[in-house]
Amino acid sequence: MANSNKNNEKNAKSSSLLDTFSLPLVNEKMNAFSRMANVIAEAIFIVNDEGVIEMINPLGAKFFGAPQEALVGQKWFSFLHERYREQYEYLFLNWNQNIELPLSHGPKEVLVERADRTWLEVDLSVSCLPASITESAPFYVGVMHSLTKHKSEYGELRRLASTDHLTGLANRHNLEKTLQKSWLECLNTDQAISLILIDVDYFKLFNDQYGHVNGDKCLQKIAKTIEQCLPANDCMAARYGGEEFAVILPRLPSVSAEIVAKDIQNQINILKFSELGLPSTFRVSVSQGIATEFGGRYRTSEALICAADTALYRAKSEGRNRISISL
Ligand SMILES: Nc1nc2c(ncn2[C@@H]2O[C@H](COP(=O)(O)OP(=O)(O)OP(=O)(O)O)[C@@H](O)[C@H]2O)c(=O)[nH]1
Repeated sequence: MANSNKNNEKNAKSSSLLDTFSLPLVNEKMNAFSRMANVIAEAIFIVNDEGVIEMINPLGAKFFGAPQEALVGQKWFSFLHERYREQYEYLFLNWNQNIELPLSHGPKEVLVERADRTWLEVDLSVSCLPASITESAPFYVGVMHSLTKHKSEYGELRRLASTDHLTGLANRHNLEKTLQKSWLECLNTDQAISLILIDVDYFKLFNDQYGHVNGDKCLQKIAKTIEQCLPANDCMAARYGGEEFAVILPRLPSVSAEIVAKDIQNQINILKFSELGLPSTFRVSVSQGIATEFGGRYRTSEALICAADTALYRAKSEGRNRISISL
């Protein structure tokens, strides 16, 4: 740090306790800035032209997971993940050669290594403090925002946006997006892709007889059963609409899709609803329509859905609790 004169020593001594972990800064304005940074609810650190931490506020120290006194005097690059370290070192070097320019960088997402060797994702902004404050060699101020909370909230929002609230299965939007992706993957690798549309039989009657709340619980049980029948991780079960479900079966030809549909039919046929107070003999059934793309039969994934829907309609009209395959 630049030479400390008598004034600096006096200032350093008269600083608040929060300042005691900072090296004495160059002048009264810098000390005032440092005192202010100490009480700001943002993670802030000040570094000199060599990248050495001169001052770090309590929240900043918390981000690095070390006491303020342990951080002052260390090079701040050393806390960055190596992916960013070189980039910031280079940037800093450039800045020092152009100190007359009012430089500002970020916010940029970086990974900071904490003292316990865990990583913290932060948004980092680094700016050059104006010469009117520093009055001598350049100083830089870094401001950090933790992204951990934002990321987990964003993840939760994404999950909610793609999930059906009642059943926990993928929603229709998610289904259509996934189908399009699987469709392209299967077509590009000359593999089949099958789609099953599943509709609960006489469900209006169920609601009318046992109530809407029980109807919801019945849909939840059916959804869980369908999910348990999926043959592979890249298959997807979704709620397509009211009492209608869909299953995407990448890489499965029609004959394999029919085996999955039969399994779904059997598992649903043996479901019991005694916990809902329904008679032990009560049973539900579903009708299913299967369509398979292989060798350019359908032009688009929407056409595949239409074909499965037509097959489902046929399964309904032929008596329900049936599986119909697109002709
Ligand atoms: N409880 C409950 N019922 C729903 C939900 N979504 C749709 N339904 C009901 O599902 C029923 C569907 O009725 P319909 O389309 O007439 O079909 P269905 O009675 O199942 O007869 P088929 O499909 O011809 O066998 C309606 O009564 C809707 O209110 C839901 O989220 N919860």
